[in-house]
Amino acid sequence: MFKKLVLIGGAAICTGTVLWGVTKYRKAKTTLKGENNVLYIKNSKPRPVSETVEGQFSIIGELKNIFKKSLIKSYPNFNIKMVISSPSKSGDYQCNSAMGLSKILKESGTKVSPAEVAKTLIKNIPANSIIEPLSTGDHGFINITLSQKFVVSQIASMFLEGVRPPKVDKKRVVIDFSSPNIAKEMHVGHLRSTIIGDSLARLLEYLGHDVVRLNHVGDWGTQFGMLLAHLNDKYPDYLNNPLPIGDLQAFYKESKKRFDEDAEFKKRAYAAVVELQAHNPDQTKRWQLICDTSRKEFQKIYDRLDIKLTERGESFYQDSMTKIIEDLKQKNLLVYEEGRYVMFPQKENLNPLTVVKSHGGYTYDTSDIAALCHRLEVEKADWIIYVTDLGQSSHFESLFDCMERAGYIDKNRVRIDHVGFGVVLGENKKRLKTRSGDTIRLVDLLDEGIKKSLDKLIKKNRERILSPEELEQAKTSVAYGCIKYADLSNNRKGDYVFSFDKMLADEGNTAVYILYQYTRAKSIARLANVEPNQLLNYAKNEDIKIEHPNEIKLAKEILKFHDVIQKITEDLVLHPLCEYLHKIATAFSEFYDSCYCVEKDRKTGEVIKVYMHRLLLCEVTANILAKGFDILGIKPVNRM
Ligand SMILES: NC(=[NH2+])NCCC[C@H](N)C(=O)O
Repeated sequence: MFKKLVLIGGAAICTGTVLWGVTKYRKAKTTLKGENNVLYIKNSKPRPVSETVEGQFSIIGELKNIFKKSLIKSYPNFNIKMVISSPSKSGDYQCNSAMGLSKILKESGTKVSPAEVAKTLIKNIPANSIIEPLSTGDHGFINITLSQKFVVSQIASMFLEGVRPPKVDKKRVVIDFSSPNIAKEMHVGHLRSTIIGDSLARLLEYLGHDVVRLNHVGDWGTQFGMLLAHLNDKYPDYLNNPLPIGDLQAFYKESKKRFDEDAEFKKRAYAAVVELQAHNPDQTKRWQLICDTSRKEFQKIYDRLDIKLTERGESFYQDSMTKIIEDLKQKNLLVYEEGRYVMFPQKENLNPLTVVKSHGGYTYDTSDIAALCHRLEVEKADWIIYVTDLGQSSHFESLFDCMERAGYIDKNRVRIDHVGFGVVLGENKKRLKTRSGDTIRLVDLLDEGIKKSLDKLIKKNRERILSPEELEQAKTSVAYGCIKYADLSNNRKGDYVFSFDKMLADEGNTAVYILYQYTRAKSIARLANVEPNQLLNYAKNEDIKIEHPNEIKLAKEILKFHDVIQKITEDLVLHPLCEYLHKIATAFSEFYDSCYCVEKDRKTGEVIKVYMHRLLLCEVTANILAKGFDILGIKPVNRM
């Protein structure tokens, strides 16, 4: 007799409405909660050590090593780079080096076809537990399939030890990001810098680097003259009334208007800057007040997006500038031109830096020279990263070139990157602005995100299923998650179109889709009522078999994690990580819809079978997605 079964693939046991359009599986009213699972633990035999491969690592890197060994044995005189790619149509990876090698051999007088070369390489592959026996494809391409045992051992390791970062040489990294300007509104360009910079910092922290996150705020310069003069006129009593400026943006505009139209005011503005630079106590206090007002506004954004930053603005470096300029003068590197001191880079096509202005003031360039010196000498950085819009690329090229010319940067010891990004466009493909043409205030943008996210949840009737706290958490997770993800999933070098509708879509490469798959993966072990210990014992001791095509596909996708991490660290881009997470979520969804994790009797609710290896895959999927979210600065929720 056949028992009537309820097949449970996780959300299949959710009692509520299906959230984000995933409706293919069957729903059941019963859950496994409170039932005792007795089926799982077979008599345990530890997996033989010889079958496991130690640690977690970049698969492509390891395959390169394996093929390199074969190359040395096959053609000891030809030391070329081995090229491994993924994905390929046949097999999981492919070695593409035979063709190039055949060419090189031909040039040196030995005629061997790519297919012959491939055969020789295959013959000399060292014994290993990572790949299945190899076959050649067209043109000497070698198709590589990972061995079952290896896949299983990696999945087990990711479950037992967590998702380990690849091993790297630890570096001290200074990352300069966000960096808005005092008294001006923090705009969408700064939002991009904040989101990308924070995510890169998280990535480097995950890898174990010693990361210093610096906010190089624009808190100095001639624009302060007009602000100080205006503050003095408008709020003579500013000391007794510590926060007179309500709207700093408007205050800035008023000052600017007076500065442009009133010659007498302009004079006083210049005088105020000179006084500030000479550390006049009154001007310093006014300056402090203006900075504090801005700082509070910035902090609201950072708190909402969970961004940690150390403020070290342009003003911090003012006192060290004179010494640096002296040094540059002594080294004969400054040219006096039209009343200014400039420094020319070595490369001809680059603009010179303005180091001292005609009335003796310092510039953005001067602050950056001093900041770079500080980061090298005092912070002892071996890697410095600047995250700004691509419009500043030539500024940074000149800066890095000049600093090398002055002998301040040793390129063999220090890595320096300008991480540039494109413009944020509105749905009309023009720069994102408000309807009236003003720059969008970030607080308003975040508020709108929150509202749209809540609308979406309510449209899906989630307020009926989630507790008020859960709804609140889901709302913020979705809103900020989707804003960050939309930015990070686009290649940063391009412009990107900001569209709440697109970022809140249920399907496709969106935070919403991936967050939802995460909740499904998380819920399954919880709802199947399997104790963490049982799964732990299983992963440690049992002979795990991953056999269903959708299990294999998911597992192999998971194994690409370290390759992705390596690539994004080299290129300092985040969209490949987003693409990877999207692929995992999709592979998981396919697996989840076709592979039931738990079978139970519909009538009695009795558990008939639990597929432990599938629970394990769910757990590792959740771990991988969580790790990815963590790097992207997105906070997942358990229910949404
Ligand atoms: N060290 C730097 N220059 N960092 C970037 C500063 C960005 C500048 N405050 C701006 O808003 O454009």
